[in-house]
Amino acid sequence: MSTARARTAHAKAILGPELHDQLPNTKVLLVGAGGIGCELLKNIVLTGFGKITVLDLDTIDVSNLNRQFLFKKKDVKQSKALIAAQTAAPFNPNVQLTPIFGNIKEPQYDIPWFQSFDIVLNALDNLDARRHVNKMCMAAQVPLVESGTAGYLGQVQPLLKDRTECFDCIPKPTPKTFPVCTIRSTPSQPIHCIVWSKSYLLGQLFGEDEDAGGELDEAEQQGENEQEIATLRKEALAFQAVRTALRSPSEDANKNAARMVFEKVFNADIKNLLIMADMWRSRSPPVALDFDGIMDGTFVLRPEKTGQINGVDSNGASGSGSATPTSHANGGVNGISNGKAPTSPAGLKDQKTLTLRDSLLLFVTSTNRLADRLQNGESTISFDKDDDDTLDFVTASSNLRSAAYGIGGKTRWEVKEMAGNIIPAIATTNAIISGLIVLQALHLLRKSHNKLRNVHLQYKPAVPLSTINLSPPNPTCGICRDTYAVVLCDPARTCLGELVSGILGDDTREVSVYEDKRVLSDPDWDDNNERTLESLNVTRGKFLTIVDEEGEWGTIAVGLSILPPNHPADAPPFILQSPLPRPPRKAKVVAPAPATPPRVSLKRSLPLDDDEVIDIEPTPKRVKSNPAVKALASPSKNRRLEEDGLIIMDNANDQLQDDIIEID
Ligand SMILES: Nc1ncnc2c1ncn2[C@@H]1O[C@H](COP(=O)(O)OP(=O)(O)OP(=O)(O)O)[C@@H](O)[C@H]1O
Ligand SMILES: [Zn+2]
Repeated sequence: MSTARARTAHAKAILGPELHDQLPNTKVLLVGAGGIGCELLKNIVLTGFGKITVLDLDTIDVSNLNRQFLFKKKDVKQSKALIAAQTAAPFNPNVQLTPIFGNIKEPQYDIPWFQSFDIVLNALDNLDARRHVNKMCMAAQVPLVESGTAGYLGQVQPLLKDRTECFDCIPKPTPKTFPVCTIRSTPSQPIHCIVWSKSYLLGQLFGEDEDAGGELDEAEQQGENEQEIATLRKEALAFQAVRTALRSPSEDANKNAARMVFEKVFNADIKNLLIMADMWRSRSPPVALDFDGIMDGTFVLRPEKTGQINGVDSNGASGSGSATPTSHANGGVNGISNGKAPTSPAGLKDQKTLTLRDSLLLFVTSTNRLADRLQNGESTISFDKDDDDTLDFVTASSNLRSAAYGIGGKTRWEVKEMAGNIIPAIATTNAIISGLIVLQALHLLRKSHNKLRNVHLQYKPAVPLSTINLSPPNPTCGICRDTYAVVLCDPARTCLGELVSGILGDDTREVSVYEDKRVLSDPDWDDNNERTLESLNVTRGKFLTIVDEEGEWGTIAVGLSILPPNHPADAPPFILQSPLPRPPRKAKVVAPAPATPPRVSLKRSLPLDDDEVIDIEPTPKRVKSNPAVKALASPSKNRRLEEDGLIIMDNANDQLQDDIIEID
């Protein structure tokens, strides 16, 4: 028997003739062609899925090649989706592969587009895209298999509207957070300095220009602490000067901008902090760094003597804040050495311990490289662990800050791991998870709903796999409990008011209308009703959310799509679905039962699941708390920090358990 026929024969025996014959016409969307995506694409092509669309926004990086086996070195910088499709197509001569080099969040991937698939498989690496696909699949009523891996751990979760929990039914654990005051003025661990550098300094210098003045005016009007606002204003002005210097071509070959940044953040700012003597009563004061002294080897961070507190000599910083320079240039503090650095046995550049001077040199060169990029037209630069310039900058500036605060330094390799939050990707984990994704996808396609399971790959050699029976949707979920509808419309000709009235029909309830978090109208405010959707920036791919004012009825979420090409020009500018969406009356929410840990049944269920794993009861349902609208204490800086997984807290007493800062 030929290989191809043998493969078909096995697949037919395993799948059964019915499902086997269904697969060639099954339309699959695979989102992500990275570590899991490559394995999964190979699996679904070989299983016999016949119509596969694979979408990925990224290009191939050298660092992907160790596990994303559909790519070769010659493919670096090319679209992942395109190359993955090219490589996998010959695995099954009958497969129809459609690669898309794009972001799944783009507006053309709207509800009708999602509805054109029989099943969606996620192979993503970030929460934001996962939540987006989850919402689109709930809106389009298309089954989704969600997955993820982290080192040796992995998870597969089948999601089906109205039948199972959706990805958003249970709030995801908040990423590890740090009090902002720790990040800003009292770091005590290398990770604090890395987060400061990655999330604060890099953004301040190379990120979007924020109208700090406007925000501060607003804060002042709201009666916030005047003195603090004055300090922030001064800081904003100083940063503005540095930002301008970074964006202006310099006559000076030595590029003054890098030095300006250094003098501000590693000297002047530290001296300002040292003035606040109270702050340093119970903790070691930082040391202001001296650019020329470090360069010529005369600067000593802290003179070596006994009686040091946490590696910082209590005399190390005088009242004026400057360190005492001496001629001894190699007194190391906690892994940061002033003099010659020991290299790792392997002598790899990335694993080299940086001296203070190394860090300063790296700081100057990386700042200059980033400044050149701004001057060559890049408008903003944000952190990417695979972007050498930003990684060098974060390595150098976090090590300089660590040195100033008497904290141990980190190598470039370690910074990459910590800032990029990398838990090493393990090809075997991806392969196992991809196999499990196919099993769950087959259950969904067969509609064997009683066989669906959340599957966990865990670090327990005796029981590497466990399954959890699926829970029903959380009745308070803000995503899968909405009643979805699609409107095909021309946003340039459709007014908000007429569309909402059209959707409500003879339903005369009082409602508020939102787009994302923006209120567009409410019962006492109808100013936007005559405005077109386009003028309100409500266009294809977005959702209008219609919320019952009394909170008695469910929410209607209306996804916008475009009119069919043959829609007559003189016909109404929108087409409503029929029948109109009618949300259910909301059930009263009963107080949640206290959450108990999942119970592991050590007895194998008989007969065994066909996945041969142990069943775990679902965790008792936690009711999602009302998403309270959080007042932003200090607007967009907080927003950016929060986007980076930081939450503004009031005190600095929280202890960190480890160095991992966030896990998707
Ligand atoms: N919004 C999105 N639209 C399309 N593809 C996305 C989106 N977000 C992430 N992806 C893709 O999902 C894939 C996830 O794969 P993986 O976790 O292996 O990440 P990676 O970037 O290839 O590797 P690593 O992060 O470990 O360096 C990536 O190829 C990424 O480009
Ligand atoms: Zn849900």
